[in-house]
Amino acid sequence: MKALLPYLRLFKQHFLIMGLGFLLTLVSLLAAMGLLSLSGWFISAAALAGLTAASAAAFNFFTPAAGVRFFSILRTVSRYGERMTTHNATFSLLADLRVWVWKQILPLSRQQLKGIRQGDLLNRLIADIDTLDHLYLRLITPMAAALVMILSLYFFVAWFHLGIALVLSGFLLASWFILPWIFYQIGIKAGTALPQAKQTLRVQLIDLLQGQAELSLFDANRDYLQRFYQGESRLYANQYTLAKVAGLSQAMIILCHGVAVLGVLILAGFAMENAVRTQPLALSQLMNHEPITGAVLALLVFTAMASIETLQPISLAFNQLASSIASAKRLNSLVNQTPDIIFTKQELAPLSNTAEITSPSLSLSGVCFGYPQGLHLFEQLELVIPKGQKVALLGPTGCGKSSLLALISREYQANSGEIRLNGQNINSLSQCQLRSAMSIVSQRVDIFSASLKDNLALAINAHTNDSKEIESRIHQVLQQVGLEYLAQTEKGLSLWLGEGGRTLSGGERRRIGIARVLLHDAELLLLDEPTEGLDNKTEREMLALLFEFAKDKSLLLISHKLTAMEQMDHIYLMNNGKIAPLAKDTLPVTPLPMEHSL
Ligand SMILES: Nc1ncnc2c1ncn2[C@@H]1O[C@H](COP(=O)(O)OP(=O)(O)OP(=O)(O)O)[C@@H](O)[C@H]1O
Repeated sequence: MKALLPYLRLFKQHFLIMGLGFLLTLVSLLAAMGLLSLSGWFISAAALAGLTAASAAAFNFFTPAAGVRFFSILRTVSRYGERMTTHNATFSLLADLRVWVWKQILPLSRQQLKGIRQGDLLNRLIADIDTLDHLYLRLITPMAAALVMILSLYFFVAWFHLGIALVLSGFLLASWFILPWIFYQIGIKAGTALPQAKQTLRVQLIDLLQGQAELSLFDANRDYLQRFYQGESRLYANQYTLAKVAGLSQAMIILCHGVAVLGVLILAGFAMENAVRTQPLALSQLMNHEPITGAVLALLVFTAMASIETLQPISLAFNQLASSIASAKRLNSLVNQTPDIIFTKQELAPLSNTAEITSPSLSLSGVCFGYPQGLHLFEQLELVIPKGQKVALLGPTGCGKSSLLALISREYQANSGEIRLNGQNINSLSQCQLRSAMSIVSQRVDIFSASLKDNLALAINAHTNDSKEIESRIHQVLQQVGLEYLAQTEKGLSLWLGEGGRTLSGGERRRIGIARVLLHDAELLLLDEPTEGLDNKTEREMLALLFEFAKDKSLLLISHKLTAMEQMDHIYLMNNGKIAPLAKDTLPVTPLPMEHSL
């Protein structure tokens, strides 16, 4: 239950609407019970009054008839209001919960989210949070409303007959306490397993869809489908068990309630007999308060029958509690993490002009780093990129070149040492300051399931909201990277790039990455194999474009090829966790590939 506390705390913000929903639930229960009880009494009293002409003439038909009409209208209106209010409160709660969970996840580093598959994350944000809607709508409100109604019922029935009031409300109260606990215990196993089964199935489905091409090529579809069907069966089995528990719960509630009604009928019968005989029976002597008449007997029995309205919702209250707790635990394991990379919120004042000018663009000193449970990658790493200079970092595959970029952009945190940007420690920069100081082409260019314009506009850091200006800048850059034909379809910049940029070739994706760098006005360019996978001609054009763009900027080019080394001011070699300078003339000269080398 403790796992639910962080979510229950969020309920405070919606206290008013939740309270209103609760009140309307009470009113609608009251109206339903009032309607049945009064109708029962009215029919019986009218029948008894009709026995003689004098009593029929004296009987007031109008007031109870008006009461019946009042309760039936009240029931309809309050039920409508209750549904509107409680569901509105639930949707507001869900929206808050989702935003809150999202806010807790956002500052987590890649390392902290590493073990979580995309499908799993999606599942936690959707299915697990949805499961928590149950808390207010099906657990707290019906249980609290039922308790208030049972107590009110006691006072109402006790007004006529204390013994019947004690038996009826005692029985209902015992059902309120004991039955939900029993239902919870019966459903706990399937309820706990359900969120996990949903998550497994979702992850399997996403894997199956995303890897469809590969699975078909290697004829591995059958195995994956088999696993998917097994996951599906597990999910159905849990849902089936919970449905059986729900059915059983309803049956037990009806049975217990039936026993309560029978008890009321018997007690009321004794009380009537007592009234007729004047010699009270032992049982009624014990319980009796006032002898009751025929119409009141009908009233009490119908009230007891109507009390099922209070019990019915609690049959399902605890049915899904185990799923809610399991979902809350899964969410907690994510949101309870403390972000391991924390950006300062305060914008650091720029250094004085001279300090700013003399400081190198980027400097690393004594940097040590290793991935958790991985190899120790860097030992006392030193690197300086003076202002406006072009530096190449070469090294064999897997030596840690991309990891170095991840440290500079604070995707990961160095274990020790210092990284400075324009003389300022990157740990003291706000996220905004750090991001606007550098432009990165990473090895894997992520394309969003969005339009061409959206995929490029995200890189623009110039403060303009002028859509025309943004579009004209994008057209210009598309022209520069040779992708203008993408914007020449009838969709123009609204061209949809599809999930992961599936409509684009590998080379086009890379050029989108380069276009983003051109749109992002930053002094330091960090390029991680920016032309990998491009043909020689395009590689030559793209590098020329990037060098032209970086004319007055600092640039770090990461590569395992010797292309364009003659344009570099400094060349370094990374190997075995160290960086060492390389003299240009010791390298085999490989000029920028020429067109004819295609
Ligand atoms: N998130 C991670 N967690 C654990 N180990 C990682 C992670 N990312 C990379 N590694 C490991 O760190 C080492 C360096 O990887 P990195 O990608 O930095 O190399 P690289 O020099 O850029 O290689 P390449 O030239 O092939 O891109 C590799 O052994 C890799 O397996």
